[in-house]
Amino acid sequence: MTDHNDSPAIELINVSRRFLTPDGKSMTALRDFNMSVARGEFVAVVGPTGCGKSTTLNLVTGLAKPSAGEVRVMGAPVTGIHPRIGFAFQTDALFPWRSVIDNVVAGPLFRGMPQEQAYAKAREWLARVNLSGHESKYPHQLSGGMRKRVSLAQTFINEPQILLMDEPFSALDVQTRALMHEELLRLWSQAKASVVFVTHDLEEAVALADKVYVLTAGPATVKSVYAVDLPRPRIVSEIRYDKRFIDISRTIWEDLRDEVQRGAAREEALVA
Ligand SMILES: Nc1ncnc2c1ncn2[C@@H]1O[C@H](COP(=O)(O)OP(=O)(O)OP(=O)(O)O)[C@@H](O)[C@H]1O
Repeated sequence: MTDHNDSPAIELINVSRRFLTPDGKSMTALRDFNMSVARGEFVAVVGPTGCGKSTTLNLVTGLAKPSAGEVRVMGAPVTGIHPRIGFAFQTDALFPWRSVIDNVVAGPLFRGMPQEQAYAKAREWLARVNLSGHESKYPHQLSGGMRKRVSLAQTFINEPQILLMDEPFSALDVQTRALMHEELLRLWSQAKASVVFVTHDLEEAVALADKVYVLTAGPATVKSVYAVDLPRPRIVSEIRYDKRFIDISRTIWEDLRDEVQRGAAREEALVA
């Protein structure tokens, strides 16, 4: 696929996305939506429930087509899933019948890497996420946090240029989540991938990202974009006590709160 090196990793330009509801009406999920993610940038997207965050990611993968506007990945219009995109969702995508290492090695083998090289690489990635010694276990024998780490190794081994993450850690307990945040930032800083991280959790967004996009209650448009100028490397578990972190979070929350209230009212109206 073409890669125009000087272009942003992801661009959504005046994108609208409409769906047909079961009773045949048209519902606008995204309207005049603009977003640009630079190479190596970590962008978080927050917004009220149901506003259109996942739809944004689906447009980047090509699973959803824009009803209007344009979506570009690495400078080229999206025609299908770009080979250098990796994913992380709330539920991990581990094969339950495969051992840990066979899960991690699946991507490289699929793309034709010789077995010996692929297994060596998988062992390396498992070491990076602190799972050496667990290679031959099966997913059901692991804790939720360990499964997530396998999942990260499974994603990063493919050396994605773009990482799309949809509430990847929301099912984890608070401590495991904190560890996963550190792990993610460490892997990201080495991989230099561009990340779009969708979350409901504003503190998570501010702690991780370079930029936070606040979306309006559906139909989603970009309400505001905040640059998070906290220095890196960040210690996510400690950053929440930093005054600058608190100030940035408070400013964004004031903006987001109105949309959350509007979103809740909109949901109530939809079910009434
Ligand atoms: N394939 C589809 N067909 C019809 N409507 C859809 C489809 N996909 C999403 N929608 C609607 O588009 C709107 C946005 O959905 P989306 O999943 O993008 O929101 P979200 O912000 O990710 O939600 P949440 O915060 O609850 O995860 C919702 O009203 C949803 O019902």
